[in-house]
Amino acid sequence: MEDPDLIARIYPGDSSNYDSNWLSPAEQIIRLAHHRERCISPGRSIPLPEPTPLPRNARAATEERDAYDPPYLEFRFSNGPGAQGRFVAGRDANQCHFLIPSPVVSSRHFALTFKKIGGYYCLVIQDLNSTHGTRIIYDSEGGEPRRGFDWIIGGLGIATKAREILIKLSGCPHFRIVPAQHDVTSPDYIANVERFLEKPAVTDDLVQNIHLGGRDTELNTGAQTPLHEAIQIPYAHLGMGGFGAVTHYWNVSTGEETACKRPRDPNNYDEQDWRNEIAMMKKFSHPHIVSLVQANNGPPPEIWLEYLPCGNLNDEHGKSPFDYDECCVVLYQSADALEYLHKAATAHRDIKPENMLVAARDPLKIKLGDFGLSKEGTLRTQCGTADHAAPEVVNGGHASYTTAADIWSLGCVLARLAGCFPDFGTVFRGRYRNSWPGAEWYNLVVDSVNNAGLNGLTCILRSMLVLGPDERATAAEIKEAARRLVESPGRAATPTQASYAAASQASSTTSRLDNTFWMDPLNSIGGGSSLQTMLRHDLKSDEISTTASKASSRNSESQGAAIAVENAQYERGPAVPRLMPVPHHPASATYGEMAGVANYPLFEGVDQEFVKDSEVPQVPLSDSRLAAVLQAFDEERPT
Ligand SMILES: Nc1ncnc2c1ncn2[C@@H]1O[C@H](COP(=O)(O)OP(=O)(O)OP(=O)(O)O)[C@@H](O)[C@H]1O
Repeated sequence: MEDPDLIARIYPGDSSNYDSNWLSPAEQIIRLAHHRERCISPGRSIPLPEPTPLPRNARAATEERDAYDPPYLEFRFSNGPGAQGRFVAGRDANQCHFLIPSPVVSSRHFALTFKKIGGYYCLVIQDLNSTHGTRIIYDSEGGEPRRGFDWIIGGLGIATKAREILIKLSGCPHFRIVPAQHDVTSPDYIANVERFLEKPAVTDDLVQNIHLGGRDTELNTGAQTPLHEAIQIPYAHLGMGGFGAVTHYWNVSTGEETACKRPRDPNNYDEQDWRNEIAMMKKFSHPHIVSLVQANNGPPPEIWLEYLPCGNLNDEHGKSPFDYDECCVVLYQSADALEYLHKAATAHRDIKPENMLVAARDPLKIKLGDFGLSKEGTLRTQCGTADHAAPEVVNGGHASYTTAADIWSLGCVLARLAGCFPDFGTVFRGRYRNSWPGAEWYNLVVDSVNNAGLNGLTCILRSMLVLGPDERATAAEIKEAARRLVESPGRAATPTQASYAAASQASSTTSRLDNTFWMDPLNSIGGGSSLQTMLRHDLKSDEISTTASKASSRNSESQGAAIAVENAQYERGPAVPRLMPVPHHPASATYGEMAGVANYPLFEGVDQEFVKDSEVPQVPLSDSRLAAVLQAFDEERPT
């Protein structure tokens, strides 16, 4: 149980080599009479007075080692250090609470105190500019000795999770420190720390003898100068992409957490790619783009990034699927980032869930990461990830493409989260493993989103997953549309009759066959202008319910109307949080003939196997539930 008065205990770090019959050097230090007030000795009755070190080989005489609880020193708020606000360790009995009588230890070597970091009081060890420096080892990770350096050992990050924290002073036995666990937000803890740091102690005898002052500044000539750079402790492996391996690090002095990306194979990487990624990241500063902390070109290169604790979008969605409202937020924030990039004439070129990182789930905050393929200016290279790459990218080599490629990819991401994205692996069973997908894939994607239930989100997705890049909505338009969904209380609304009609008028032929238009007019929402037209009309949930109930009363006998009501309610409510995947039914027509897209250069010279109709997966034009909803709207649609 938490002891609110306890700050830390210091144990001999070498006691495992000793037993109850012999005193280790560290134990001898802990048992010094100087520590009488702080020493607890579970195994023995009282601390011994100034023991004489025993030769190590004396252990050979011991037959069996006893289970042994070593003695320890206890540092408590109630037994505080007095006016100086820190417990001091060193060689000088007059100046130190923790006496280490060794010639290689400075008179005042290190201190145990609290420091406010990230708004919380954390327990720290400070080297007091000792001659030979101090080392703190967290579960065997630590680095070289440092002088004038701080290590967080309690309250934050790894310090609260490390199984073992050792204090190592060169040429001297080492000690294990066990900080007490406290709730750093608790008022009692804060009050205790503030008293510790400020209030002069009246009970501590040592105070009279302690010389107040800063850290020692002299460095003996000839002493090896210890290093001063930051110490980053590797904490966890975060991910492995096609190019890099990413590790989570913790800065022992600042508590800052970072993610460091290095080549998967430090002996085999494309130097230019890494330079490009670093140069790109240096240019960006946006709330929805992962920030660069520091980078070096190597070899091998390293990219230090802000750490995003929830990992990538895919992992987070796997743990707990994003609901409708969260999908709208993801869309809004990523469109915001893309608008920023595209204004700078830069394309990301690898938008996919694995490259979108989650800073927090509640409230949801995401950031775009992995700029390894991003580029400013003319874009020609076929690159990205097969199932998220835009058709014009796959058709690379024929013409340059634009930043609109990112819009397609983002549409894929959102369609995937919303459950209306075909499963590339399942559909093609490895057929495109070593090549880019063909038109059948793009048709499938467009069909899936067109056949998904109508709501504000799928309307926006239909303006993104458009084959012709010039017809796609822009990032700014998507952001604005998504903002309305995020800010509107009825985010899950379907379009109103007015917006439905507007969308019909603004139809373009870029997406699909004309003869599907009246079956599913929103299918034909082509580009940004039609999205804008649609967005001029509010997407309000109360209008859906009105429409749905009208439909219900007009067609009260019909099963279709009942489905319409159910569907509209489904679309509306937070009560059913997820979008439904598109139901496939066998009697549906296919889009295999690709009419309406035939003029698009994608289909010149690309892997032609897709054109065999027999192989084209059967995709429904529109499921019956959607048709019923549309029928309800249909009565008032202008002809
Ligand atoms: N800043 C970060 N914070 C937390 N996790 C991260 C961070 N950066 C990367 N990751 C994790 O590491 C994984 C791989 O990172 P990244 O995509 O940058 O590597 P890559 O080798 O360029 O991948 P790709 O195969 O997409 O090119 C990410 O999917 C994510 O899970």
